[in-house]
Amino acid sequence: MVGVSVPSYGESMQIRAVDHPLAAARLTTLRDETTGNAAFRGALSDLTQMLIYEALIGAPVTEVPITTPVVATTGVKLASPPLLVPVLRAGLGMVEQAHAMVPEANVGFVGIARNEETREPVPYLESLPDDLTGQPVFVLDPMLATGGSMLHTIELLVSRKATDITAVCVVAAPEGVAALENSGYPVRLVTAAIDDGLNEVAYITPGLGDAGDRQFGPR
Ligand SMILES: O=P(O)(O)OC[C@H]1O[C@H](OP(=O)(O)OP(=O)(O)O)[C@H](O)[C@@H]1O
Ligand SMILES: O=c1cc[nH]c(=O)[nH]1
Ligand SMILES: [Mg+2]
Repeated sequence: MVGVSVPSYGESMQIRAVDHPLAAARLTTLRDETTGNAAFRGALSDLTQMLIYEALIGAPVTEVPITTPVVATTGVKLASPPLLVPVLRAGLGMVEQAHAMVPEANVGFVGIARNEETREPVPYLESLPDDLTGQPVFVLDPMLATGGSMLHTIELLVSRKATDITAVCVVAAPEGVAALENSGYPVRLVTAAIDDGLNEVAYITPGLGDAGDRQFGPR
């Protein structure tokens, strides 16, 4: 399975898919093992722009009075800009572009490294506002594999009273999608692809490899 393809998940969880030739082309660059670190970061940034655009379709806006060089009129701004939360390391490659799209957004940080033997998420950094009541949150992580890292992040957000969470991921595995759905947490998913599944070491297949290593080198 290559490109943008979303089967019929999401009966209980809202899933939005970026379905565009440019998204499919950037995703192809990310999947290609011959793509170097710099080109990988560039394609991830481009694709993040499309994912954020998709994630904000239908977002509430507030009217603002403005004056053009010609006449007074009315424009809009986001009523409630999302808190952007990149999950380090791999999510770092999404936050600059997401912030460029929503410059008025605040940014929180979560650091998690999956233990590649147990597959359990190992948290090492948490920098979030104490109270997220009424605050939409976009979690930025290119990979949703088992879903363990995303669920840990969502638990941090829910414990701070977040009730409007969007997981913004480049590639999702059906196992990770199911984990989010079964969690019952107030989360929706915006992604560019739902892939075939996980391999024997819980990497997404066909996937794109280790999204952190492909941007920054091995840890
Ligand atoms: O759904 P899961 O099974 O939890 O796997 C997904 C996680 O794995 C990757 O991070 P990784 O742990 O490799 O850390 P890194 O970003 O520092 O490379 C990825 O960016 C997710 O955070
Ligand atoms: O395929 C995968 C799974 C977990 N983390 C990654 O970076 N890639
Ligand atoms: Mg990694």
